[in-house]
Amino acid sequence: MEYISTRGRAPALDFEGATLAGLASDGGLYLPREWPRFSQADIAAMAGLPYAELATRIMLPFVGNSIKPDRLRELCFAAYGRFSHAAVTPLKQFDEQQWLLELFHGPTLAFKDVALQMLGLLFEEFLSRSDAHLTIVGATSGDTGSAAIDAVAGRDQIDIFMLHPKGRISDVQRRQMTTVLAPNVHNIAIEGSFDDAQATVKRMFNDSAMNGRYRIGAVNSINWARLMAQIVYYFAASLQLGGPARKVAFSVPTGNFGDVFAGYVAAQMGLPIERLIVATNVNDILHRALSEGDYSAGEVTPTAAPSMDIQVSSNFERLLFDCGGRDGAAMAEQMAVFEREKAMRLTNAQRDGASGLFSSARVNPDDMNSAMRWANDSAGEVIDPHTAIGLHAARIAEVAADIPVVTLATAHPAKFRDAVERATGIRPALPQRVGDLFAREERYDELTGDYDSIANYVAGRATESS
Ligand SMILES: Cc1ncc(COP(=O)(O)O)c(C=O)c1O
Ligand SMILES: N[C@@H](CCOP(=O)(O)O)C(=O)O
Repeated sequence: MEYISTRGRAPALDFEGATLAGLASDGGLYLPREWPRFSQADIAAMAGLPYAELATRIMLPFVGNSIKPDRLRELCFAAYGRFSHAAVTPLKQFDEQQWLLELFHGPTLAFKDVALQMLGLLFEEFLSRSDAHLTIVGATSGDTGSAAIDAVAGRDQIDIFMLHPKGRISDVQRRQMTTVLAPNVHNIAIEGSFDDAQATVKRMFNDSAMNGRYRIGAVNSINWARLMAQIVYYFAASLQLGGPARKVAFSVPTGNFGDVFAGYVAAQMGLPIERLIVATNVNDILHRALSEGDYSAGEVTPTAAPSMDIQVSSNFERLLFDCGGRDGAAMAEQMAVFEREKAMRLTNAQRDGASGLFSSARVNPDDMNSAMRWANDSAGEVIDPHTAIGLHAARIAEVAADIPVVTLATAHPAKFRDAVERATGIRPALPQRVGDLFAREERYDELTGDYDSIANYVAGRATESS
């Protein structure tokens, strides 16, 4: 399998190369040259497989010759063996139509573990083939950071530098990162928003002084391998609900457009998906883009669903590239306009291409809070604010009554216990695996968002690549 950049100028790479590269050298994002396809019979034959086996089958065509099938299977069983639920991503039912796909049974209690447990093992697998050192530079609005740190803490050939927006993530999220004291883990709180942190990360990939000295790697969903691992749970949910014979709709709380793009890829691979509902909070660039063609980033507004406080959605570029005819030069030009003006219009081809599968909703705080209460009143489920945004969008979407609508439960409610308590009166307890979080020592540094100070910080601590 070959990977190409959305901006058309970076060299094509194999899976190993794309995983280690993270961002393409032309500033674009890697994605497969073509989508692998399963027949309906192939998909039907996957029903009932253990999650790790299903993951192996879905990932195999993407991995190509980079990893042998038996080794990939071992990695999948190791990654998903760390989840606290035997089903890995269990489904719960609310009513005749509404379902919940719980993606938070991994070590750090958010859907990011599904991909990052795998990515940590992939990095180790590839780095063990040489004596190279990887300097991971990541941005987090709360969940990617802890999941990535858990996945790579203590690994010899990796350093991880994780930027989070100071004061804009929950205390549980922060402590899940900053109490990991392994010497290869470096947490940095910066002034500004997640978008500022993400822009710094992307700039570092294209900074020749930095990437000449260090092999910079990505754990954010700009890294294709992240999305590959997230495709699996769309298949898992669909197969449990009668797929592929029956279509399923998914409602996805969305920020950086990684999770929902994985659903789009599942559909390209042959999974019958009725609809992907993109649910945003008041940081609604994606809702405006999908409903009006207006992709313009405003200021980020802090909300009670902080992990979705994002106005520049990296993976949207992958969708625009794929729907817009896969024209790298045109994509590079469109993104140059966006980078200059912080605004662009979708082309008609992009809008038409997206409208077949996607719809969207912007969910306000009152509706988010009512969704938390409805989940508890109707099914005794305590859900987190991000999931509540997805659930509200699922309930107002016009989907035929015989189609199940699955909301992706992206985080455990205990990660956002203040917001959950405000909405429902219930304060979710921290699960046992992170129970002593508030007794642990914290370590992190604070920097302004200034690029040079962050680059100097990384340069002062990272190991040069050989
Ligand atoms: C809890 C939670 N829900 C939803 C999202 C949005 O996912 P994505 O950025 O893949 O759209 C995030 C962050 O990415 C998150 O941490
Ligand atoms: N919500 C994320 C931010 C988006 O990051 P990505 O790694 O999915 O690109 C977070 O919680 O950090």
